[in-house]
Amino acid sequence: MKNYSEDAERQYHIQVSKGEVGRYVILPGDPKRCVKIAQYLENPVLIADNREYVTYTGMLDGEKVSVTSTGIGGPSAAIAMEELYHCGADTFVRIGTCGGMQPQVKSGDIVIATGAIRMEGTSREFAPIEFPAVPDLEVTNALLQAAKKKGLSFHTGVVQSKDSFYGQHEPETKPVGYELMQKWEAWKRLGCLASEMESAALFTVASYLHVRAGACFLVIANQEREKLGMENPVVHDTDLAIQTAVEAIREMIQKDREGGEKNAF
Ligand SMILES: O=P(O)(O)O[C@H]1O[C@H](CO)[C@@H](O)[C@H]1O
Ligand SMILES: O=c1cc[nH]c(=O)[nH]1
Repeated sequence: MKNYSEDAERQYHIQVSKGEVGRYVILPGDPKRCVKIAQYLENPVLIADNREYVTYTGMLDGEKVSVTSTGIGGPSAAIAMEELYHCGADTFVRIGTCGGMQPQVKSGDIVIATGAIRMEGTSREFAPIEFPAVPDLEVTNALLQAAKKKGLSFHTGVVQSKDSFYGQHEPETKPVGYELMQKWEAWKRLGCLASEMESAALFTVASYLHVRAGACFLVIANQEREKLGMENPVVHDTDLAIQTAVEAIREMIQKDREGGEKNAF
């Protein structure tokens, strides 16, 4: 493919060159979260800061590990993953924020995705809708082990990825609110844990690229608890979710060194 970057060595959007990132990359949505994550790496170096894409690379247990923000939504997340892949990355952990959907999913809890509902547009440009958006088992197991090791209050299950944040929070104000509300009820009845915006695209692009991806989230709040008159504070501190992602990368570094099979289902 033609490279549209002014500097032919650098990927057009993320402005990173091959070799400047490790095989392991942590993917927050918010660019400002990158520096917080980079603090968990040894000798983190700012590699690039372009559009919504901020990239740091440092070391973790003797391995090169990077952090790149994806911005909000599937399109920018898919671009980040494709360009990072071209720079040598093959293992991705999204650390995001989400809104809880089940009453037991409380503010401050951690959610680990075992699948993502493809209620967004990006994944459809990579795979027919019948194809599931599922994370890699090794990455997901590593996230699970990390959350257990840290003694966190966490949940594993399906999350919903959508394109309209306010379609989630104020569906009744939208011309297609009838559809948004009906589907939301269906997702709830199917046990969907939480709503966010990038995982379905990331899991589908990872399948296309044959790379490993997983995701964990901080639950910011839960509109369903609010509706039920239950306690529902707003929590913004992503540190425990970040620590879960970093610990999961540590687990994978160790497993990969021991010769664990890539994508061993
Ligand atoms: O906190 P991040 O990682 O951005 O994730 C969530 O927050 C944003 C919406 O506020 C969306 O990107 C959603 O997926
Ligand atoms: O409710 C929420 C919180 C974070 N991100 C979302 O997409 N929805």
